[in-house]
Amino acid sequence: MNDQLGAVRLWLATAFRAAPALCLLAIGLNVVGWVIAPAQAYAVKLVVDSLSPGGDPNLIWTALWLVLGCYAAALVVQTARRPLDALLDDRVEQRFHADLAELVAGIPGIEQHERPDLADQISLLRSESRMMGRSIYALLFAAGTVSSLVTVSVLLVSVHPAFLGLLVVGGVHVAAARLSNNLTWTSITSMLPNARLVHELVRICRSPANAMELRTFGLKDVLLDRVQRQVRTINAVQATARRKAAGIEIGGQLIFAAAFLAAIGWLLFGGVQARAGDVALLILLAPTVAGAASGTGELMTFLSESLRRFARYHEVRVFAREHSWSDSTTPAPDRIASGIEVRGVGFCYPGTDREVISDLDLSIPAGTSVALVGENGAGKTTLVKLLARMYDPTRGEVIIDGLDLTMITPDGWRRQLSAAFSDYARFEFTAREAVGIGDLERIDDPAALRRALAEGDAQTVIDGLSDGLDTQLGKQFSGGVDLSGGQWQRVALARAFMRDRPLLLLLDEPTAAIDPEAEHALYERFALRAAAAARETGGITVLVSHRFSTVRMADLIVVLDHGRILEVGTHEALLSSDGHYAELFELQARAYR
Ligand SMILES: Nc1ncnc2c1ncn2[C@@H]1O[C@H](COP(=O)(O)OP(=O)(O)OP(=O)(O)O)[C@@H](O)[C@H]1O
Repeated sequence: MNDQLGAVRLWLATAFRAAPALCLLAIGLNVVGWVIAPAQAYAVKLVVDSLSPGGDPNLIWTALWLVLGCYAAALVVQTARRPLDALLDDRVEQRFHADLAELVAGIPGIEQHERPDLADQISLLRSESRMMGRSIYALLFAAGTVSSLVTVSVLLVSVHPAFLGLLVVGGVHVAAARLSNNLTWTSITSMLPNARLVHELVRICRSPANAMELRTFGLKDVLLDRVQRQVRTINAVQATARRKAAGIEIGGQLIFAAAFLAAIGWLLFGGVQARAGDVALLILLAPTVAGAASGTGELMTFLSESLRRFARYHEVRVFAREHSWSDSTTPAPDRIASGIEVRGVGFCYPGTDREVISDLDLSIPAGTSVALVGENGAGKTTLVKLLARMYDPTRGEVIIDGLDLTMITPDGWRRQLSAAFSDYARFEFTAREAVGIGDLERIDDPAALRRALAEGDAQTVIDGLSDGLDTQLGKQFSGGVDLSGGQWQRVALARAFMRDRPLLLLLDEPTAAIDPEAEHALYERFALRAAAAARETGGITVLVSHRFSTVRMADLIVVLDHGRILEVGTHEALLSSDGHYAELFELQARAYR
């Protein structure tokens, strides 16, 4: 119930925040629009009554003016409504788009990207954003339907109170419409995972990054066949639901039509004392009563659809609120005095119950560089993500100078980090921006850019571009230049070096696409920088690499295996202990000999 109320509040707030004056104007015009038709019918009744034997001839002019007035009002309403509705539609849709983007991007962690249920909700909301805009009509429709129902009821009672029963029979129509709507929605939501799969398969087929492998392995037909099978399943389920829904709705309409015909028959041939104007009024009211009844049915459908959409939106907002880490209010430190402690940390990825990190205890003294080593899937990247607080540990804690990381404001902590990852982002901006966003405050600082480019070994990449730093990167833009994998990686590295003295520098295999000599030179430069940072701020560097020539440069080496620590020590100590590290090192050294 609270959720439903929350959804209604959200709905009203979104519409009114988007365009308050337009909302009120549109509601007013709708109400007038709905009152005009029955008023016109009533005016015609007055005309007929005044012309009938015993009628009041003085009434004819008033009645005719009323007919004309209603006609003119209908014309004004009709002309003004279309552009107004379109404008309002756009405003609410745009507002919703902006709100949703802000909401999803504003969640400090990345759990929302891991949860299929939430991903379904968000992608459905995005695809329905036009309908979210349209939801404002449900409100307008509600105002119009209520005013129409009141007017029609008064007029029906003026002929005979029994005719109010026609509106009650309209209830059957409403119930049928609701039932059919529920059927349709259930079928749509049951097919959401299939729809997401289709979306993903189409994305795989379209993505330029996959183009070569798709062709090499001849995957096109297999993928398209999967898409078609999913589409067939979705269509079959939805067609069945829509057939049933249509049957139910037609049944409701037939019952209503039969009741109305019976009412006219009763008025004409039954024992009711009716004037000619009453007969004319009832006949003229037929479409309005039918419209009001079906309007109520449509309104219920419209309302429940809109409510469902906003309930979904509300759910995403509740998730965002619950994952806003708003309790983390302690400012981030501006230096590390003692170090980082990982205490009894266990971690399962969202939506899974397998611990990929277990009982991890690790002390990283201030000012040190740490290399994480281990086979694929050992948990190195996961530990890096926990240190950057992309997730909170499922068990245990990460302590920064005695302070639990979950207490520190996420934005503050992120400002003290810098990072380069193996699955680095290819920001298709200008080269200057693609590097400079590594430190937004100094994005236009030429000295900072020059230094970052030198340290990330990316100056040669920029020198090869026709417009240097002003070159647009990426094929998506006309005149945009695409880079090789290694060049993109150097840009990502330069970006990571934009921040001058990060307290924590995370380098998760950021040099996989770079040749070993260049990598070695890069790490030597970077070791000098790390040493300076260590002296000034106690900054820590965590690097993940499979190349032992790089790993051996670190002060501390941590060997991970299945999410647990196998060995910790310096390169020399680990070699002399002749354990797993020594074995791996020897294997790689032999391969290079
Ligand atoms: N987003 C995720 N959702 C669920 N499980 C995940 C996710 N990312 C990684 N895992 C699982 O967590 C485990 C550790 O993965 P992680 O990426 O930390 O390993 P890694 O040591 O960095 O491996 P690699 O050397 O291949 O990069 C793996 O078993 C992996 O399947």
